[in-house]
Amino acid sequence: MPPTSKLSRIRNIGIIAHIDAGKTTVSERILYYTGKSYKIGEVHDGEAVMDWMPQEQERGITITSAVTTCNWKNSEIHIIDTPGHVDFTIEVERSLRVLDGAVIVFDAVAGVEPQSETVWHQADKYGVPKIAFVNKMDRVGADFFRVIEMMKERFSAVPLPIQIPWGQEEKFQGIVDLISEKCVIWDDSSKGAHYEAIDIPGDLMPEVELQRERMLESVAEFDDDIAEKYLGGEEISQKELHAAIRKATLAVRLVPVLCGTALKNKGIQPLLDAVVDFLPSPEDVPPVSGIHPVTKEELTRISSTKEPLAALAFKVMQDEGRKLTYLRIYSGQIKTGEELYNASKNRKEKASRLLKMHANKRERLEQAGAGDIVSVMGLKETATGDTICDEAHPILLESMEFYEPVISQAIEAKTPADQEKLSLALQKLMDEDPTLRVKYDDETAQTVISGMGELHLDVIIDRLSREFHTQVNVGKPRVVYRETIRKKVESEGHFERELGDKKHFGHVRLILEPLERGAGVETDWIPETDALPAEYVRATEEGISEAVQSGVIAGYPLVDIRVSVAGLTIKEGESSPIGYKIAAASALRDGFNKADPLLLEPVMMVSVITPAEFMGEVIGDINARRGEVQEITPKGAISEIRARVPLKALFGYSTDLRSATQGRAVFTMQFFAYDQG
Ligand SMILES: Nc1nc2c(ncn2[C@@H]2O[C@H](COP(=O)(O)OP(=O)(O)OP(=O)(O)O)[C@@H](O)[C@H]2O)c(=O)[nH]1
Repeated sequence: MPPTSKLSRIRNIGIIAHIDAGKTTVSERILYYTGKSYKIGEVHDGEAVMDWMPQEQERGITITSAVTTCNWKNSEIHIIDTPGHVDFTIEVERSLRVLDGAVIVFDAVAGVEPQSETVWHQADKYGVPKIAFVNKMDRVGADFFRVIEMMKERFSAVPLPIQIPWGQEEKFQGIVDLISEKCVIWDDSSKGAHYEAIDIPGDLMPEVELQRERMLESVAEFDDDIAEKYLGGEEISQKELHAAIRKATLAVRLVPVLCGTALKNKGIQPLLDAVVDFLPSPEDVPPVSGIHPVTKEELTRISSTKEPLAALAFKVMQDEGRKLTYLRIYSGQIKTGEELYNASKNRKEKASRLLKMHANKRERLEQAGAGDIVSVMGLKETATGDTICDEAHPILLESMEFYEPVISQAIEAKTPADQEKLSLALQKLMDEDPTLRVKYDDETAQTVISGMGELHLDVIIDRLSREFHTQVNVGKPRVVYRETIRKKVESEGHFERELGDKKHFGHVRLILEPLERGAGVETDWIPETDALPAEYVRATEEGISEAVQSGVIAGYPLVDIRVSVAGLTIKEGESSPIGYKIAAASALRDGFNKADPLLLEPVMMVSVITPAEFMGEVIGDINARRGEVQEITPKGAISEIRARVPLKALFGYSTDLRSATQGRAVFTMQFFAYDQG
């Protein structure tokens, strides 16, 4: 099914997986076979092309998404390499938001691991069609069909093996393509660049026939034409099968499953074929939606260069001191040197240079259009999540969801020279990373950074030193708390002061009520605000909002609370906005103190995979950390334990778990909720 129009030949895909499943190795091989990199970089040698940040090479993990473009069979594939570590979940979400399709990589031995489950569900949340690649078929313990069974248990979409392995573990020699009914084998001497399709050996036939029948049955369930032919015993052509599988994949009903070993150079080219055959082009995805920035009218844009421009800035990064903004263009076109409009900031920006990024080199473009992912230089004000569009036809695309930080750490410049560089460096890091927060603590004269986890902050501190040559002393990581109340109260705030010959009066009455966990903050007005002077209403809201942010008990933001304004007292000639702002903040603080306040701490959902013999130790240890076991799932010789554990009790957990289980258990964690400790 050769694609025709330019747009239909574009694939914007992400490669997502559990840590260590082999995403980077798979991406490397893709770049090699599509001719973009001339040497295969091995992750274990610290040479991979995609993992270009020094920390990534040292740690052997992928931290930042790098977008890279390659060509395969007349199609242009833009790949975003996404991180597997849970501290960088935001990066995965950020990429999913702008992708049209995903390849999910599984380890043939470990199967469906907690993080692959999370990313699968994240992809479902954004309705992203997927194909699965069962990697590491060469490893001892590899079992393709067990991974398929695990997928069936965990996910609602039906996994559809369109290949089966020819041999497993050290006997893995290639794949059987169930659609073309051919075996594919690779030539080791060319590092797998050469491969050929051969006839299926006779001894494999019974298994191949059985698996092909199963594949046809699954496809028939989603496609009436195929069902009719299948039931009538008619021949189904490859073309018809491709079309039916494509349709069911795009509808997120079926997930084609392929297999191979990236490290041993087998299985990558058919994976690229499947990306082109089964994953959507920008034309196949629904129009992007947004609102008019002023009238708030709902708007959509179809993927076409003829429509007005709409693009989302999904990533901002510093590159040799210059700011690069990655844009997903949904509609319209951008030309080099053109003036663009940032609808989120209501600012004009100039695209001084347009670039198509490869993992470690770049190609200059004169223009880019709908469906493209490009990087732009010259957008000074644009931050992650902003919409870039045509000023005459403005649109605000739905912004991305960001997570609240859970860990903070005090940092202090080592020398006065470092102090000078620190705030600028932190500002640049914040432009890139919306999950990083920075606050200056007046009392201790320290800067406090907060983020998604210990590793996140470690990487930030490391980058300060390496990229910004700013050395800092660091304090201990601390969890970030929230404050809330347990009782409904009424309170009032009164302010009266004379400044020069002007009086500043304000009087605000509030009602504070506790809300359920996770509800956030709600503000209500009991009197009609139309009947009150708008500037006093605004000032009252500002006062409430500032007090909510700066906290009452220990300076942490307030959550799960409803603040209702019961009334403002107005004194002609004396009332002033400052008066209401200060009165509102003091009413809130006063009420909060009377409302039985308490601190909430971040609680994480921890998932531990452990061999059965260490179950007792692992559970005992979770209990000792004030954790609550939610679920235990046996998976053969191993078990998965899911538990809610306060983050504070998890410092040093990875070292403790390793020593308690001789390094055989692994864990991942994710923010679950703010709750009572
Ligand atoms: N035996 C075997 N090992 C593999 C295969 N593919 C990758 N590996 C190894 O598995 C390890 C992890 O591979 P990566 O490609 O770094 O995995 P990743 O998923 O990108 O990991 P992060 O970037 O840290 O999330 C490396 O040591 C690879 O050499 C494979 O097909 N077979």
